[in-house]
Amino acid sequence: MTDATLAPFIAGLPKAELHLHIEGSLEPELMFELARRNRVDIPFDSVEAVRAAYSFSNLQDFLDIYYAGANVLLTEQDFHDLALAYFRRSAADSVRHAEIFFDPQTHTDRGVPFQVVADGLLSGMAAAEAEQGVTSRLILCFLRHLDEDAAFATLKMAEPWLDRIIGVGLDSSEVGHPPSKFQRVFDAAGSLGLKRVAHAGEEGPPDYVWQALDLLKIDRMDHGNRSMEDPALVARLASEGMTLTVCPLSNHKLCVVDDLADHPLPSMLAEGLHVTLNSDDPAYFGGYVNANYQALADQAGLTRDQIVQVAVNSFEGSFLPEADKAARIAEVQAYAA
Ligand SMILES: Nc1ncnc2[nH]cnc12
Ligand SMILES: [Zn+2]
Repeated sequence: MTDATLAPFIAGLPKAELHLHIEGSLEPELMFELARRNRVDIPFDSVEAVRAAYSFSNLQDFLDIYYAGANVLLTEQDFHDLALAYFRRSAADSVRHAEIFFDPQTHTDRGVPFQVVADGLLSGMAAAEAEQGVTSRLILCFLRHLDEDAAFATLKMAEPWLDRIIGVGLDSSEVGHPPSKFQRVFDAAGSLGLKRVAHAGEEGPPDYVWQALDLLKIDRMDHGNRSMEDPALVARLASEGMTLTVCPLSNHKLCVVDDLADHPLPSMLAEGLHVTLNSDDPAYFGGYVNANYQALADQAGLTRDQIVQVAVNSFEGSFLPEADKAARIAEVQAYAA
């Protein structure tokens, strides 16, 4: 039985969120508002109909709906509103810092300039810091179902903003699009001083996780679930102290795990992996970051000490300067004492 005191404890626990696609925080209510504001047709009659459509059997099922939803985002104000809405919601979950992904190609490929996307998000992030005190960083993700040239073109487009972008990531359809396809663009990003992260081992095999480490030279791993199939890989991740951004509600909704009671996070912790908990695409998967902590407390028996460890890991694995990390970890420890 779950300890009933864990819910309020999780609610107030200071934490960072390190795996959040800003386009995946587009709630149906805002989708409708933006569709009306921008006169964009959406194939739904009501907010309830949108939510009812959110039933997925795999990653691709979800991605098809997620890219369609992003069609309502057209102006700088839209991206500002999207970001601010996410930070207000996550501040209510005691998120103190977030490193958020955006998918520029989803927008530039439909004619929305990179500048509109980046400036809109950055202004929403600045407004959220002023209003909620939540700090944030932006991570530019390349869509892996597109080719290497398109990724290079996106990196080029981003050049004027690189002082406000902390790193690059790799997302979208994993199987059939191995990390090796993006080795050169990740090398270029590294030479520009950008951090590197990649989705790996969500649906793809352990070999993709090895490639993300050895070819993309990642600083942090997104998901990484299937690493658990390969003991040598687990040992490597543990010895390097690699942070994994794990997303249980996403894993359940996308059928990466059948039952949250069998989620690998407790075993990952037991193996000494530096795991964090995150919401991925909260508007589509039914919960923000605290719902992910709570789901594993309720269904996988995550203990109070494990919850504190995960929150510490979230700051430790962030791209904040070391002094800021230490200050925020001290906040977690003071809260838990
Ligand atoms: N969970 C996920 N995996 C891959 N690409 C994504 N884009 C948004 N969410 C994603
Ligand atoms: Zn993701």
